[in-house]
Amino acid sequence: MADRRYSIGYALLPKKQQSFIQDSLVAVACTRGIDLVKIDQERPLVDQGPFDCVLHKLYGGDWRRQLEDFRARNPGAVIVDAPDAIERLHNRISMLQVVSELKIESQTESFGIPNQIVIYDKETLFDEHAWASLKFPVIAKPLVADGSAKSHKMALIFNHDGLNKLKPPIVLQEFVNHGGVIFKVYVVGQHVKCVKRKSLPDVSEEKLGSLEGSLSFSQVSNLATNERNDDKYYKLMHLEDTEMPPQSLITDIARGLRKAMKLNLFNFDVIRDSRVGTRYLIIDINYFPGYAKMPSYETVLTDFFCDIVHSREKGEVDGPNCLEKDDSSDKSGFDVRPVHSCDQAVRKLVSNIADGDDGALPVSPHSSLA
Ligand SMILES: O=P(O)(O)O[C@@H]1[C@@H](OP(=O)(O)O)[C@H](OP(=O)(O)O)[C@H](O)[C@H](OP(=O)(O)O)[C@H]1OP(=O)(O)O
Ligand SMILES: Nc1ncnc2c1ncn2[C@@H]1O[C@H](COP(=O)(O)OP(=O)(O)O)[C@@H](O)[C@H]1O
Ligand SMILES: [Mg+2]
Ligand SMILES: [Mg+2]
Repeated sequence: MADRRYSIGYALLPKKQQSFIQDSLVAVACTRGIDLVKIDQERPLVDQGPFDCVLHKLYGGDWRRQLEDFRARNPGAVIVDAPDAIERLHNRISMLQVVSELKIESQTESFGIPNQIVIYDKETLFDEHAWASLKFPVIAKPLVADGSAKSHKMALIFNHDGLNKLKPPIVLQEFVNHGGVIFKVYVVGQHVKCVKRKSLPDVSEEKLGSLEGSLSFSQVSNLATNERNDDKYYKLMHLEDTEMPPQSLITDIARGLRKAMKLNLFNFDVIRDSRVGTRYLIIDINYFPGYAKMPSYETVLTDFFCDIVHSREKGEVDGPNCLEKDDSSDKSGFDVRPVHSCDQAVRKLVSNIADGDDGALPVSPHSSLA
C-alpha cells in the first residue's frame, strides 16, 4: 500500500460510470494510493471533496459553472480536462480542423481528413454549387456531436435522391473505401493504444451506379456483441489479416492532437484509404471514450492518475490541465484484438455481401443498419 492517499472525484453519466468505474479499476488504483470517489451530481461540487483531481464527462452550462466555482475555490486541484478544450469535440467541423494544424513529417505515409462540407439549411442542401467539391458516396453526419443518440445517427448517401430526408445542420463527408476496418487510437495522457474494429464495407463504383437513395446507420464500430467466429461479416472484414498503421505515425498524430487540443482523455478513428494504401484519414475524435474496451485499461488509467497527482505535488501541473510535463517519454502500444462485432441488422446486410462475395456494399434505399 502507498503511504499518502489521493482522491480523484469523477462525474459521469450513469452508463459511463457503469462501464468505466469497474471494480478492477478501483482495486488497481487503490493499491497505488488512488481513491476514486463518485461526485454527487445532486449537490454542488464545491461542497464536496477535497479532490486532488476531478474527472468528468458531463454536458451543459450548469456543470461548467460548477467546475469554474470549484476551480476558484481549489486552485491546486487538477480538472481533467478543461471544458473549453472539450467543447471543440462537440462539433464535427471544429473537431477535425485541428488535424490540419499538425506538422508531422513522414517519408512514406500521409494523413489528413476526408473532403467535407457543412450544410446549415435545406436550401443549401439542394444547391448543387454547394456540392461541386464532393464526390458520391458521402456520409451525412449530424454537425453536433454531443453524445446523444441523435448525434450518432448517420446516413450513407449514394446520389442526390438520398438528400431528401436529411435534416441540417449536417456535415457531408466523402465516403472513403477502407477495406471495412477502422483503427481506434486511445489516448490517455502520454499513453497511446491503437486497436482494430469493424467498419462499413467498401462501396464499389459499379455498385454505386445501381444504388438509389441512402442507407441509415449508427455506431457501426460499436455495436452489440453475440459474434461467432464463423460470422460472415467477421470473415469478410479480414480484421485479423489487416495490417496495423505504422506505430510512429499513429503516436505522432496522437501526441500532436493531445498538444494542439490540450486534452488528455480522447480517442480518434482512423481509416486507411484503399486507393492510396499509405494515406490515413482521421474521421472522428471522441472525448473520454469507452476505455474499458482498451487492453490493460486499469493499469493505463492508474498510471495516468498517479502521473497527475505526483506531478501536481511537484508543481509541474498548471491549472486545469496537466499538459505542462515533458512529453518525451510517450509510451505507445499496439493491440490487435478485434474488439467489437455487428448486430443483427449489420450481419443481415453484410451476409448479402458475402453471398455476392465482391466485398462491396449492396443496399436498398433507406434500409437501416440501426
Ligand atoms: O460507452 P462506449 O464504451 O461505447 O464508448 C463510446 C465510444 O466508443 P469507443 O470507445 O470509441 O468504441 C464512442 O466512440 P464513437 O463515437 O463510436 O467512435 C463515443 O466516444 C461515445 O461517447 P459519445 O456518445 O460520443 O459521448 C462513447 O460512449 P460513452 O461511454 O461516453 O457514453
Ligand atoms: N469518411 C468516411 N469514410 C468511410 N467510412 C466512414 C467515414 N466516416 C465515418 N465512417 C464510418 O462510419 C462510422 C461512424 O462515423 P463517425 O464519424 O466515427 O461517427 P461516431 O461519432 O458516431 O462514431 C465510422 O466508425 C466508420 O465506420
Ligand atoms: Mg467514431
Ligand atoms: Mg464519435
